[in-house]
This record gives sequence, C-alpha cells and structure tokens, in this order.
Amino acid sequence: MATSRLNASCRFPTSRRLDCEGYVGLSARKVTVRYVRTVAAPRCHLVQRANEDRALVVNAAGTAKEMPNKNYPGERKGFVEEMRLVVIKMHPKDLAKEVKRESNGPVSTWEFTVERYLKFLVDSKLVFDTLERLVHESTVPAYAGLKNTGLERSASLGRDLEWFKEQGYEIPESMAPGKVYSQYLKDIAEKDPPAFICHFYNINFAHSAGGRKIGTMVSEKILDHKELEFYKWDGQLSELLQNVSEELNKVAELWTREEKNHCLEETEKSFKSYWEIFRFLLS
Ligand code: HEM
Repeated sequence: MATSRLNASCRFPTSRRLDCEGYVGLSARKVTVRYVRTVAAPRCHLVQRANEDRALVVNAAGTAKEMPNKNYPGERKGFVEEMRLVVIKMHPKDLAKEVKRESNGPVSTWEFTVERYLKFLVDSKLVFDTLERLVHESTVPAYAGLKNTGLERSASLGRDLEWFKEQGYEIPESMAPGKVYSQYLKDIAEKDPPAFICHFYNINFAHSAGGRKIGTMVSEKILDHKELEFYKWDGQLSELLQNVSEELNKVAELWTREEKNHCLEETEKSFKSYWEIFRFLLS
C-alpha cells in the first residue's frame, strides 16, 4: 500500500519540524502517529483516528508510504474481506444462519407470492440497470475494471420479466425503494467513488449469497422449479466473484485509510437500501 500523500497539508502541530522522525504519543486521544518528514518531502498527510495507529513513513528519497500500525478486521486478506465482514454483521443473525443451513426459521416460513416477488424483481432491475449504466458510462478510473465483469444482472432480469409477462402476469411499475436507491446511486457515482464502490460490491455480492438461496426457495415453492435467469451467470460464479474481488482490492489499494473507512461506513446505507427491496418478499 504505497501512497504518496505529500500534497495534502499536515495539520499536526509539530510538523513544522523538518527533520522529525519517530513516534509522537497523543495519549489524551489515544492516537500514536509515527511520522517522518524530510526537506525532500516538506508536506505530509497524517491519518488519525482514535484508538488506531497510523504511520506515514518517508524514505530517504522522499517517497511517502502509508503504513497501518494495526490491522483492521479482514485487512490481511484484502479490502473485499473488510467489506464482507462489515456487511455480514448487519444481517439479522437468525436470517443469515437459516438461509445458510437451510434450517427452519423465518425465511422458510415466508409465504412467497408471485405478485410480491415481481415487485422485488422489478425494483432489483431498476437498481441493476442504474448501477451498470453508471459504471459503463463513467470515466472515473476506479470503475474502469468494473465494466463487463460477468456479474451484470440487468439483461437477465429483463428476460425473467418477459417470461412472467408471457405467463400472463402483469409486471408492476417500479416502487419507491428501487427509485430512491437508484437516485442515490446516481447522486454519488461521480462525486464519491469509495461510497459508490461499497454499493457496487454489496448489490452484486448479495445476490451471489443470500439472494440466490431465496431464489431457490421461490423457484421450489411458487414457480414449479422454474430457474430464473437472475440466478444464472455465464461461467463459474466463484471465478467471476474472485475476479471482481481482485479488481476491487486493486482499486482500494490506491485509497487512503480514510477513504477505505468511508467506503466501509457506507455499508449500512447499502444494506438498508436493498433491504427495503427484499422486504417486498414479505408484504
Ligand atoms: C433476506 C435478505 C438476506 C438474506 C436472507 C441474506 C443472507 C445471506 C447469507 C446467508 C450470507 C452468507 C453469510 C456467510 O457467508 O456467513 C450472506 C452474505 C452476504 N450478504 Fe446477505 N442476505 C440478505 C440481504 C442482504 C442485503 C440487503 C445485502 C446488501 C445489499 C446483503 C449483502 C451480502 C453480502 C455482500 C454478502 C457476502 C457475500 C460473500 O461472501 O461473497 N445481503 N447473506
């Protein structure tokens, strides 16, 4: 994680010293910052968070490297693992366990209906349409490797809705949860890539996990085992997820710890927003 942050100014009081090197303890705020400042690197940027140690190390050539003095959960495996651990914690415990083990519990007692499921599919399509279009049309460098990943669901959802139409079902209009989430994605896509990437990860990966299990239950319970396109990917899903994870990890390697934390903090918004769409399955 080599990051040159020399353009940002350092507000740390002792940064006026040009040759300081070592540890500075701020025991009152429980932050320890290690910093090195050289004439070749006269401005430095320090990331400080209570209870966490951050370090900006500048070598003799004046190149800055931001180093974690303490690991964040999942950090060793890469940033995707950090995002995964945060979102897993947000799942209501009984729900996640039940779907995983396919044991009896809330989801197996859900009474799925085609009408409610169609609302879920229509709003999901709106969200995927928006997410995929924003990524595809954007020139934000972080999104360059996220175009055509094979995880795209918009076209397959379109084919599923066509199928329902052919069966004589009326396809509902999209509802507030899908519209609100879609608008939110549009609002942040260009101005806040770390937040947007959090949504990109959660929306795509949610359907590879719990969403897929729900799809299986719906297929068995109300669709006479019809397998929807939504849950079919071209190629091995595990490989697609692996490729996208590697890409996301590469993107996050260019971020400061502050940007990573900002992305992680967006998880709650992402979970709550898509949860509103999952709720169609219930009522
Ligand atoms: C009825 C709703 C949901 C159910 C039943 C469900 C269930 C699950 C389960 C069982 C797992 C696997 C847990 C594990 O590996 O320990 C999982 C993982 C995950 N869920 Fe959900 N989930 C739901 C909603 C959501 C929502 C709303 C989001 C966020 C938009 C989300 C995002 C994720 C992500 C990103 C993972 C990690 C996937 C991976 O390991 O690659 N889930 N979910």
